[in-house]
Amino acid sequence: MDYDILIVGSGPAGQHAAWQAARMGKKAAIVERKPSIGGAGLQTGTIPSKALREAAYLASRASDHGMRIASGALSTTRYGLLADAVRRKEMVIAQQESVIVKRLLKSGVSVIPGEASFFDEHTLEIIDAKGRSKTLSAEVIVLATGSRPRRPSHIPFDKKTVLDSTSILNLKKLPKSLLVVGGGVIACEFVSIFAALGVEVTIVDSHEQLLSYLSEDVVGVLAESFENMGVQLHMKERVAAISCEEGRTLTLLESGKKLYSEAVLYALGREPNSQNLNTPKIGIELDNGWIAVNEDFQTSIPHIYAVGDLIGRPALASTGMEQGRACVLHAFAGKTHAMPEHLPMAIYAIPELSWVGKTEKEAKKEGLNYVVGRGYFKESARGQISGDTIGLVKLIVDAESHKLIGVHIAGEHASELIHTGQLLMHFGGTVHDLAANVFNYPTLAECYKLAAHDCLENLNS
Ligand SMILES: Cc1cc2nc3c(=O)[nH]c(=O)nc-3n(C[C@H](O)[C@H](O)[C@H](O)COP(=O)(O)OP(=O)(O)OC[C@H]3O[C@@H](n4cnc5c(N)ncnc54)[C@H](O)[C@@H]3O)c2cc1C
Ligand SMILES: NC(=O)c1ccc[n+]([C@@H]2O[C@H](COP(=O)([O-])OP(=O)(O)OC[C@H]3O[C@@H](n4cnc5c(N)ncnc54)[C@H](O)[C@@H]3O)[C@@H](O)[C@H]2O)c1
Repeated sequence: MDYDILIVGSGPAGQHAAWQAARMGKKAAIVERKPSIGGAGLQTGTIPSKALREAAYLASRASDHGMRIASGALSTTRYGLLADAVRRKEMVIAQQESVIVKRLLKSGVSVIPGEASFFDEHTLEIIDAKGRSKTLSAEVIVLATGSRPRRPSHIPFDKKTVLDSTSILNLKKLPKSLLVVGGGVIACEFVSIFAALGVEVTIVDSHEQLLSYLSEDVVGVLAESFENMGVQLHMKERVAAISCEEGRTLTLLESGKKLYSEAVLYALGREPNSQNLNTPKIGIELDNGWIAVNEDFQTSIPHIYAVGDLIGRPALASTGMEQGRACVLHAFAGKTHAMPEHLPMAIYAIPELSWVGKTEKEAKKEGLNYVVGRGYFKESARGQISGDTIGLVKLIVDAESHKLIGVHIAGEHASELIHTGQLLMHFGGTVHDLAANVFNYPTLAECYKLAAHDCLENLNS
């Protein structure tokens, strides 16, 4: 065999599989078809969207505070704003790519350019950009080829006016108006970015409300923020057709409504990158195109593993990384490594939304006896200082054991703040632990204490 382990795809899941293998002293290589490493995690998804979001957020905060933006921080013109945001995004990608490459090289992982497909159960055929082919074999193969935006054939994507979540990252000019098809995570993050940059944004979604699986309080804060930014909503509507005419787009809804905008973002789900792997040749089982795996991430062929977006939900960089690590531990040490029970989730909208554990709706449905407590950013000194006064921390606590069963946060730094609740839940902590904790002052984390006291009052009432 040429390698102990071959990993297909250099996104978050593939990288972490490779590092774990290197840490275990295995001869490992990653095969990547794109000229740059990092996958959707670094090049077209997580990091670029978060870098744009940060720039858009800073711009929106500066105007909220009624202050001029510090010279050199961000431009004040519409076109300057996008250029600055894109420049920052490119800088962040380049820096992070160099960190990843260095880490891989230091740990002795080879990166092999080319597109991989199965030759046999232990061998991959790799075709590089010049069409040259070679085969490489390994004891263990990990598939981490990720996903791509769903692009139905009747939508006239052109990378300029009708966009997906990849092409929108390369816009050179800020459109005056943007219509976003879909109300999922990707949609809500881009709505926030473009609305904060001063674009007139309209959402068309078939559901009754946005992100209905989130806690009502958290969605309420997002709705308020969207309203403040002038976002228009067309809920319970479906798109019949999109066309381009006279320099603008026309989105025709099934209800007959016609909506015009300078650009359209189509954000209705993603599809697995499984079609080029030649899986039928060796008979790996698929589930609607996604690779089917067991709890140890083994495919129907036990020494071939699949991780990350390729296996479907939750389809996050965060979970893909841990799946990559876990599958290698299983392959070389026989360890079954259960994923943490309480996975944190975050939506980097403006404001950020983050949660762990159950919502009230879920607790109710399960017939649990629970109480709720809320700590509002506007009641914390740090919330006032930062001007972020619409945020909140909401705790859901088991009324008998007083253990935390859910934490829901809306507001700046929600994605960071959530880990306090997540760890407490992991270690079986109670609301009393939060009430008795000393938090730095002034901080937003203090809202945990406010929420804990609110819970205790509700427990005693
Ligand atoms: C706009 C957007 C924002 C997101 N934001 C977040 C976020 O904030 N937090 C979060 O946790 N997640 C986020 N995600 C999800 C996250 O990006 C993905 O879950 C993650 O990138 C998946 O990692 P992966 O390693 O499975 O695949 P990918 O990152 O997609 O990488 C797969 C790699 O495999 C390569 N490849 C594919 N086929 C082959 C082949 N046959 N041969 C060789 N190479 C191949 C591809 O070129 C690619 O480089 C976001 C996604 C999008 C689109
Ligand atoms: N902050 C984050 O963690 C973050 C940010 C962006 C994306 N992501 C991840 O990327 C993945 C993709 O994001 P997303 O926004 O596309 O997912 P999503 O599930 O949030 O939203 C997809 C929307 O498209 C609709 N949809 C999906 N397939 C459809 C179909 N065939 N026809 C019609 N409607 C369809 C769904 O009903 C849903 O409303 C998700 O797994 C998400 O978790 C994560």
